[in-house]
Amino acid sequence: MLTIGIAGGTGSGKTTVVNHILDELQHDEVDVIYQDSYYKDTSHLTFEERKNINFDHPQSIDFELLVEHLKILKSGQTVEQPIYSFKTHNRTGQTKTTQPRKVMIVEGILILTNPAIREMLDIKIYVQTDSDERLIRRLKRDINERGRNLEEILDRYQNTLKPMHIQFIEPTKEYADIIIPNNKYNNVAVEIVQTIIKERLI
Ligand SMILES: Nc1ncnc2c1ncn2[C@@H]1O[C@H](COP(=O)(O)OP(=O)(O)O)[C@@H](O)[C@H]1O
Ligand SMILES: Nc1ccn([C@@H]2O[C@H](COP(=O)(O)O)[C@@H](O)[C@H]2O)c(=O)n1
Repeated sequence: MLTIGIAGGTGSGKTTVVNHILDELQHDEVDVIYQDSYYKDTSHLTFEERKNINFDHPQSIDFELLVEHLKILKSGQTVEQPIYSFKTHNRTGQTKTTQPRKVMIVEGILILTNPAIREMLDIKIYVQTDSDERLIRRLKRDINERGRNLEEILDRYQNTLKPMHIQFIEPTKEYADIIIPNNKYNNVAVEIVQTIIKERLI
């Protein structure tokens, strides 16, 4: 199994890059493990308490389960990837059956902060986008798709997202094998990544 990590700040375009890679491969050749699926289970908290969680800190992620699932996939077995709801800020209780594939993509803002995950990745990619561009994208996406309002997004940006990005996410760029500049759609970089993947699969 070729394991590819795709990190970068929120709104940098990670999911978009992942989707371009998926487009080029056969459906049964590739699957994705989303870091967002591994936010810790917070069913014991009220909705108000969950809203106040710092979702940009590594401690918000159940890395133990994520690492265990990657090990299981690498050993050729299937896992049940949790499904997360950004509306309730919690796992839904449902899972997505994820089978081992020739290519497994691990995507998320904090994946390169974890040494055990870095160790398991064959190719580490960091998607690099300026913070003003990321904030604009995040505003549009969170209002349209994640049920957030302007004040909520800006509060989170100033109080947790920006400081956590500087402290934890941006420094992981140094671990990347490939950095994709993504202020604009970068088809050339994505094609290079697709070519590397195809070569490794031969
Ligand atoms: N290069 C780009 N230029 C303009 N918009 C982009 C670009 N890449 C992604 N987007 C848009 O920005 C938003 C966030 O992108 P997404 O891929 O979800 O980022 P991430 O997964 O890193 O948070 C989406 O609405 C997406 O369509
Ligand atoms: N309940 C939650 C959980 C996470 N977030 C934010 O999602 C961002 C990570 O996802 P991307 O797709 O943008 O990489 C992260 O910055 C968290 O702040 C949230 O808003 N609500």
